[in-house]
Amino acid sequence: MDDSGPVWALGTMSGTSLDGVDAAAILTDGERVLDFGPGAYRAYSDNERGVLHGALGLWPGAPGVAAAAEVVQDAHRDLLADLPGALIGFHGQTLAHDPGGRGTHQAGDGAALAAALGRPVVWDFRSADVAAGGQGAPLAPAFHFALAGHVGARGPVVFLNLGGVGNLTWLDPACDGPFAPGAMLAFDTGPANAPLNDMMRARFGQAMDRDGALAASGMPSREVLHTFLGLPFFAAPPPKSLDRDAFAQLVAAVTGLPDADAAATLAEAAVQGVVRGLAWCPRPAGRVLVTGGGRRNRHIMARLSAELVCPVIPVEDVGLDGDLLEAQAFAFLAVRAARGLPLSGPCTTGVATPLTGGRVSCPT
Ligand SMILES: Nc1ncnc2c1ncn2[C@@H]1O[C@H](COP(=O)(O)OP(=O)(O)OP(=O)(O)O)[C@@H](O)[C@H]1O
Ligand SMILES: CC(=O)N[C@H]1[C@@H]2OC[C@@H](O2)[C@@H](O)[C@@H]1O[C@H](C)C(=O)O
Repeated sequence: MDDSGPVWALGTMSGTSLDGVDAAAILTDGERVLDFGPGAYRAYSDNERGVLHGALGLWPGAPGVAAAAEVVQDAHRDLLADLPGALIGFHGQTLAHDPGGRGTHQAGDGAALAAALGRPVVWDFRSADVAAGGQGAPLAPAFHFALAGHVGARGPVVFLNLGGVGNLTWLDPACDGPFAPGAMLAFDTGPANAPLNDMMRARFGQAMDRDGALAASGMPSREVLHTFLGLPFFAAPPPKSLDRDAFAQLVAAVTGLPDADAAATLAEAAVQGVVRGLAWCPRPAGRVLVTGGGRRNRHIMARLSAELVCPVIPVEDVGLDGDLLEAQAFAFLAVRAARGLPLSGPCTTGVATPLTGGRVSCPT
């Protein structure tokens, strides 16, 4: 695609919460967001989620990975078949992430998806960055920068994604592009919903602490939090990124606590990760715009508001869609990749210079 005009692109995200696949279309030239199109969601069945859960932490070639990839591809094929978009940005499902060691692994074959859908697919977004010495995540920041322009943000603003893992992007919309010096700082903040979900599933067979009701009725364990926040991850400056299960010891540490206190402790761990993360940002932000499913956790939102001096609001308050934002990001990144524009840079993944990425597979 060598045309530089706007194109309708379709992006997908199968996130670390393992709940399902989001898809969304946007009209973009890879620099600006011109319009938003339809979105859709396809939940994983319990059986499918079990296959994915069983493959977490595995690398290509290991038993179980092919079955997980098939679950991911089939779900995407079903979901995308009737959605518009000339180009598809297919993130896949992260099974393992170890940028300083074995690399990063997103299950799902984009070439097979391109053949099944008869449309070009951009995929494997993270590998080039990791191969060049970057963290391979987060990648949504370039999209956050474009969104800040789209919603007319004035002055520094933070996008905070509370998915399975948390990540934030501090950005200054006055800068000349996302990778201009001083324009952004982005990194993973710590666990967000994943430990809470895992605890709720193990103790109650429930997918989540809905609205944060259980956490709101408990008292966080100071001892567990003190140990947790003493981990080197929090003292390390950005760039930094996380595997979904990087904090398995946190879930283990709350096993002896009563239910409500365990939930309160895990919720507070997510909140304090964000609070510590914001301390790395170059200047105070005017607002924290929260996206991802965690924005629906009223307890976490209330605790963030109590801890931070600036307003903490869901992205809906500025006219965006917090359920579709990550899928939209990979539509945007697909167009950037197809046009050779950078996806990552020193201020996001820590790669030495701004770098493009992704593989483009065309239907044969
Ligand atoms: N009403 C709610 N109350 C509390 N938590 C909620 C609610 N709705 C969603 N969540 C949380 O949000 C999670 C889903 O968030 P999201 O879809 O942003 O995650 P993801 O995209 O899988 O993660 P990541 O951004 O890490 O890849 C759910 O698993 C749940 O923990
Ligand atoms: C390796 C990987 O898949 N990381 C995800 C995960 O989910 C949230 C956080 O950890 C973020 O770093 C990233 O996703 C978002 C979409 C990103 O790349 O910006």
